[in-house]
Amino acid sequence: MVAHEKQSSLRSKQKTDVTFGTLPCQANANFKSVFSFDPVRGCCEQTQARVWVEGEAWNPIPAGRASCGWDLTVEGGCLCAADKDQLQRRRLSGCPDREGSQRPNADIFKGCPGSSRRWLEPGRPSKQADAIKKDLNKSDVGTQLYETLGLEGEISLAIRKLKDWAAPRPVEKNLLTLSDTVYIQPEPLGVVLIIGAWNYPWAVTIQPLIGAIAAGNAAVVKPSEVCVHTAKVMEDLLPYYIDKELYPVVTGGVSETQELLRQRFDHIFYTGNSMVGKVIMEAAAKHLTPVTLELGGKSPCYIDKNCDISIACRRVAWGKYTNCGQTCIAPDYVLCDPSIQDQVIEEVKKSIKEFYTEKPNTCPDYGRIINQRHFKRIMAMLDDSTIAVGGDNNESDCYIAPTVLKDVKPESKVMQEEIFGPLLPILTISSLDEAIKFINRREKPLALYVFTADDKVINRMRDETSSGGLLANDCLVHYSVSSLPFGGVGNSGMGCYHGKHTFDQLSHLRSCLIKKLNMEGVNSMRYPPHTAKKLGWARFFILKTADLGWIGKVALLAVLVVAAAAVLQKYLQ
Ligand SMILES: NC(=O)c1ccc[n+]([C@@H]2O[C@H](COP(=O)([O-])OP(=O)(O)OC[C@H]3O[C@@H](n4cnc5c(N)ncnc54)[C@H](O)[C@@H]3O)[C@@H](O)[C@H]2O)c1
Ligand SMILES: CCCCCCCCCC=O
Repeated sequence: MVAHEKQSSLRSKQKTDVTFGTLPCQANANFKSVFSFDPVRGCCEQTQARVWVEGEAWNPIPAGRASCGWDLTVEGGCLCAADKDQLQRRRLSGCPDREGSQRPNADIFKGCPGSSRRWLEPGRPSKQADAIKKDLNKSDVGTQLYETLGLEGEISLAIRKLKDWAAPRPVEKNLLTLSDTVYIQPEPLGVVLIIGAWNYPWAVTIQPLIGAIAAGNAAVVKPSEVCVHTAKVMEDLLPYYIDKELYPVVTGGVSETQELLRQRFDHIFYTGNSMVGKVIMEAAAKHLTPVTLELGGKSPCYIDKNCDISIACRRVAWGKYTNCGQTCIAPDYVLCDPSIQDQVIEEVKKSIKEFYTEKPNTCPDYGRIINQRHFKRIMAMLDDSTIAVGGDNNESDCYIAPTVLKDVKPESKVMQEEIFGPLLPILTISSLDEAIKFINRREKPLALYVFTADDKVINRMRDETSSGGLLANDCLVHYSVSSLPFGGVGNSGMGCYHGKHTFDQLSHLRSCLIKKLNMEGVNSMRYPPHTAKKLGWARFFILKTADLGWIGKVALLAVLVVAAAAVLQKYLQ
């Protein structure tokens, strides 16, 4: 089936099907059931019911009764909800339906990975954690800290806030529209294509999906093929948590992605490098499809002389070597005064030892380069630089030690592209002015880091440069703040997401003005024949905004009533 047929079948499916997702049955088992809602009979037919025990395949549950210790009971394939209201709420859930203009309510998230703490727990190896260990040598706890904790937060935020986000948003009016109802009504876009990258494969693929679901869209999920094991697990598991008709997973590489891109979507949400970002935008342009491009680039890190160098370097080392430097917002390079370069090297070295021991190659918290192509790409960057710390490597294991490079020149290989690996070049500059110039001569980065005890330095960096995000005295953590829009500017991307920003990004913010058919007299100023006098009135009524507060509104109403009475009196005489 070609994608546009799939999309229209997705849309018609949206009207009736509800997936209730995973329910806890017993200590080590998950229950999942898919129900189709029959609007005529007002009842749910069970179309699939399966039990998944850790480490085993999903099995259809036997016919008969299964009690799940949840708020639902399955009896002979029929859903019996104890609470009729709840059933009604669920009737309204899971319907990203244009025609019915209903949004999913928060129940839809019950099935999302990450909504259940049971999804990944410390000490309980799961398929997701196993796969990511094979792909990037991420530890179980590391996977939760950097990938799934954020997803849990986003899901619970969406559950708490969805009603507010989806509600009409009243806006300021001008005098001409004072008696009208004027508001923004967010509405679903339709079908969103989500193309993920490999470095945080769950975070960057599922996080946009959460917002897509919240905003009432269907979505086609295309995980990165580079993360071989994780892509397979995502393809296998996602359909057991959420409706595979509404949120299908499509796997494959460049040719499959290009085939998808030939189809028409209502939005494309791409995470990956800037070169491919241009390919995505070109394909989207053919259908005038809006895009969000979450790209990367070289994120600079300025360390001021006036700061606690030891703390700064610990935070920089964490930001750089987490996931072996394969983080979109990793500090790419350090700019500092020549007088502190040696101290920076020593302090970063100390932190490397503190985090990853003397032998990072045996440390469970130190990752691996994703594949040999990237290993070779990163190693080639070392050719013309001086190694101050690290440099050990092992191609067969895709291991590159946490490495620091000193006295790096702007022309050196490591400064020509985003490193996306565990190399930290230090470039010396003589002043804050020079650092700002250095940053401004290059593409606008995804993140900009400044370490200093002086607020004036922070303010100058903020006011005299541009980047997707600015972080003072820390690295990466802005990613975890759902209320901050996460995204790039210029070459580092367009659009943004996280929390409500994802909801808005994947909604159409529809302008609504609802007028009554009375008070026609007020409109004469805009109807022909046009006169200078009418224009004068129009200027007043259109340009004056009516942010009057309650007292102002009452006073204005009184004035209008008096004016209307005066006009009436004149006509009646
Ligand atoms: N801004 C962010 O949130 C963010 C997050 C993660 C990664 N990144 C950036 O992503 C980059 C690393 O990811 P990557 O690009 O190596 O990931 P990648 O190789 O996994 O590619 C990303 C996606 O693009 C698809 N793709 C690749 N080539 C394509 C082509 N020619 N046509 C169509 N589709 C194609 C892949 O199938 C994949 O799904 C870095 O630059 C990093 O900074 C950004
Ligand atoms: C606690 C801080 C979490 C940081 C996670 C960073 C994820 C970056 C995704 C892009 O590569």
